[in-house]
Amino acid sequence: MVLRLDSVGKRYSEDVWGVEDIDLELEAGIHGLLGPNGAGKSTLMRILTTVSKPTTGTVYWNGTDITESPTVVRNVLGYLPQDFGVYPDLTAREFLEYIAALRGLNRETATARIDELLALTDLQHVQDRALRTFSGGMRQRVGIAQALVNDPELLVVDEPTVGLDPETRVRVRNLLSSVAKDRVVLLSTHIVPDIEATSNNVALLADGELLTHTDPESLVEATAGNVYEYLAQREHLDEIRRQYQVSSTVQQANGVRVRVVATERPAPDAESVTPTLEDAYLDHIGHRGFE
Ligand SMILES: Nc1ncnc2c1ncn2[C@@H]1O[C@H](COP(=O)(O)OP(=O)(O)OP(=O)(O)O)[C@@H](O)[C@H]1O
Repeated sequence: MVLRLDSVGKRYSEDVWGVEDIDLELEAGIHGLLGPNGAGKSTLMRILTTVSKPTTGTVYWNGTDITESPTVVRNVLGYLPQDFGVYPDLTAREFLEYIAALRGLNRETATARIDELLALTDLQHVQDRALRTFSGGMRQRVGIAQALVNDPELLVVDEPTVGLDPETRVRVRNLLSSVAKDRVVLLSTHIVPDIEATSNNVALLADGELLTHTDPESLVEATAGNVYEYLAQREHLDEIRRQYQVSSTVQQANGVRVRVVATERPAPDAESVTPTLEDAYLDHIGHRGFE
């Protein structure tokens, strides 16, 4: 199974392109789609889920053009949108039954599949409770369950951990990792640790352009030697932010310990440190945001 984008672009108006000239090939596994606000992630996801058509280029699912034959991808697609709305008065099971009916599953298959998904998402004990009583994390697990009802080969998940507490975030990430086998999963996010924890590959988008599509290790390697930590005075922080990509700051009694991405040693006592994916992301994208 392979999703291939060939010179895909989306033009919204005369000089506004949501994405431009994207070439990308996604095989089974989790692909993190990472980029700052306005990078083009939603635009790309709308095209891949056949909600919108590209202005230029073609998207192929296993070699078939999805603009010409959208059902080819719709039949194998699971989608968890960012603003995933539930029917508050339905119970979790009723909601999944409703989605299964929309997806054309017969009753017997639907019941078995829903039992399986309620177990997978650890929602069995609350399956008969109205969704309006669910916490954000529980609702997000219902969202993942509904996206998996048709056992999709292509799963598109938009910002699945936004607004969740750290423990629930880990749970949702683990759940995504556990369902990624034998599917193409596209995980859109601007939360770098989500990608770190789950993704085999990362596609970096900025200003509608694809900067790179590679494995996280290679991305981190490319930033090696460009990350430093040192103790700075609080009053110098604004200046440091203007000059470098600041990846973190830790307040200390005698100043602020800053971590920066820089091509040269930013201060005589700055210590070169091993980059993380967050540093690599800033290195690739950060300065573009300040242009
Ligand atoms: N319907 C639209 N009409 C006009 N311009 C649009 C439309 N949708 C998106 N854009 C523009 O296209 C660009 C990409 O937007 P998009 O929503 O795809 O980015 P994003 O990466 O999903 O951002 P975010 O993380 O904020 O959701 C932005 O410049 C945005 O203003």
